[in-house]
Amino acid sequence: MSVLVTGGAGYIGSHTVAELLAQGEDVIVLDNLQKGHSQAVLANKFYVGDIRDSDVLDTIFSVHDIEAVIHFAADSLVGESVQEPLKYYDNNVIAAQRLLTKMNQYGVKKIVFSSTAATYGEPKNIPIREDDSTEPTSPYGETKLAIEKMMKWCDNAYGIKYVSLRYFNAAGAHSDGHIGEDHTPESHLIPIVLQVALGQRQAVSIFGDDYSTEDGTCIRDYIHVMDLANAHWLALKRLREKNESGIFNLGNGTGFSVREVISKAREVTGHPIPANVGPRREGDPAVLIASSEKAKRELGWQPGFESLEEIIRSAWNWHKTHPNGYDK
Ligand SMILES: NC(=O)c1ccc[n+]([C@@H]2O[C@H](COP(=O)([O-])OP(=O)(O)OC[C@H]3O[C@@H](n4cnc5c(N)ncnc54)[C@H](O)[C@@H]3O)[C@@H](O)[C@H]2O)c1
Ligand SMILES: O=c1ccn([C@@H]2O[C@H](COP(=O)(O)OP(=O)(O)O[C@H]3O[C@H](CO)[C@@H](O)[C@H](O)[C@H]3O)[C@@H](O)[C@H]2O)c(=O)[nH]1
Repeated sequence: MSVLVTGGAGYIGSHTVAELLAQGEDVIVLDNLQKGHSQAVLANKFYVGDIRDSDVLDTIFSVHDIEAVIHFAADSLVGESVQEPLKYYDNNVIAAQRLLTKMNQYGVKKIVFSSTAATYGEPKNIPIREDDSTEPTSPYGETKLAIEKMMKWCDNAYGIKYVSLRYFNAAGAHSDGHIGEDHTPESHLIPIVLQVALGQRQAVSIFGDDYSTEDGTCIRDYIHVMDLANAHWLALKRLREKNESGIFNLGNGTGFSVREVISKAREVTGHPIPANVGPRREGDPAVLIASSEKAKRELGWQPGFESLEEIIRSAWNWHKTHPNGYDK
């Protein structure tokens, strides 16, 4: 039987495909390449198509014996979602509804879903636990939360079991050096900072320094993409062994401010990385730090890259060797 990975040409999806193949899984990728790269697809069964297209889903579910779906395909930028909420309801909520409809039609009963720390909004407690309140501050977080609720009701009605993984900030690249982060346009902090170190940008703009944090800039919990990839494999194993739904945070449990990330990147790259302070970006909570105790306890997950330095160094190795991403 096979595992269908939607968004498998994207950043986290491609690293997860690498992990699944290493674990001996038969993998099928579906990606419309709106953000992904065909060079990042390591599986040899690859459909270029859109998850909202029911004909493509019919073909995949009827040609292949799909046991489980790992669903990455989405729009995923906090700031953009505030400007274009309907795009997010379409590609996240409506697309997931179509995917779940086809899973139900073809009797596919397992899904691992890419959720996010953005479901929590401005947290009441730090570190954030899975049972803390969810009040998203952006349409992006709102649409991911809506999908979690959709999956809950689909479990109730049709017995489709889900594991929802609420990742904090993904960063880094594969240790083999063949895949990494390549978004156009890039909006994530670590790759932007490294593009400054490569001389591709003049400076990094800090989005607000008037938050109620020690240095005034936002604090995030950075997690290595290979640790995320491994968690998907463990989530799939749990679905097979326990046939039980669940929600898990994935982060390192330590927060770093935007200024701390820039300063660590200066150390790693040896470049002065100029930074300017700009206005806040709409939708950004001040502090997001995970408690991942539940994932450690129930999935047996253990991150391999726990320091910010290792994470930035891993990203730097990729960016140095692929200064233009996959089009080097
Ligand atoms: N990067 C992070 O820090 C982060 C953190 C939390 C959650 N997430 C979630 O993880 C998932 C993957 O994130 P990423 O950073 O790898 O993003 P990405 O943009 O690199 O990957 C998403 C992939 O999905 C594809 N895609 C998008 N819409 C599609 C559609 N309608 N049909 C088919 N393919 C489609 C894109 O082409 C892309 O290859 C997303 O769901 C995102 O919301 C990411
Ligand atoms: O040029 C930049 C880019 C980012 N930031 C700040 O850096 C932090 C991290 O931003 P970014 O790397 O864009 O990640 P987030 O907006 O935190 O979102 C990521 O992490 C979320 C989980 O926390 C995921 O849900 C999203 O999909 C993923 O994009 C935020 O405080 C930003 O305001 C800057 O100051 N300047």
